[in-house]
Amino acid sequence: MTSLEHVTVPLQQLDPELPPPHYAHETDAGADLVTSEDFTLEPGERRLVGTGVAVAVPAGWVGLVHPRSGLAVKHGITLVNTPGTIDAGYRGEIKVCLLNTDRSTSVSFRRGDRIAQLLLQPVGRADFATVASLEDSDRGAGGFGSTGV
Ligand SMILES: O=c1ccn([C@H]2C[C@H](O)[C@@H](COP(=O)(O)OP(=O)(O)OP(=O)(O)O)O2)c(=O)[nH]1
Ligand SMILES: [Mg+2]
Repeated sequence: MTSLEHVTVPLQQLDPELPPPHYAHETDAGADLVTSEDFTLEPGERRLVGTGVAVAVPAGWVGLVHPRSGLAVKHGITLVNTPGTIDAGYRGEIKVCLLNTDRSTSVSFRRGDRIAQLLLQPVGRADFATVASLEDSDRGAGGFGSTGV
């Protein structure tokens, strides 16, 4: 079995009574993030929610905040900006912009409930090189369903 790439991520618990990000299973990609507050989202409502943690993502990596599929399927909860980007230089609290997409039912959360998940991924940095025209390719400018539905 291939082993997972590990990276040390310094973590500050801004709200020490809350559990730190936690991987539910050994090989999960995402570590669950919790809400630091109780709140209710009315149908169509969005809210920026604190998670009680701050991290120092190492240079060359990015933190990505993804929705949880269970909340999506059962309650219509997603993130407005999915996935959220946690830059390597960011030292503030990780916050999650939740959205209730359900048209008729409100959803309540209690402090400590899992609301999203944090993934760590390596990233490259583009050195943009301006050119007059781009090299031809098989796809060319085709996109947005050009290969059929
Ligand atoms: O879901 C998110 C998205 C972002 N952030 C924090 C970390 C990130 O490094 C910073 C800026 O995010 P982004 O670049 O996506 O937002 P922006 O609107 O471009 O703000 P800025 O002008 O500060 O870059 O906000 C979060 O805590 N949660
Ligand atoms: Mg930005």
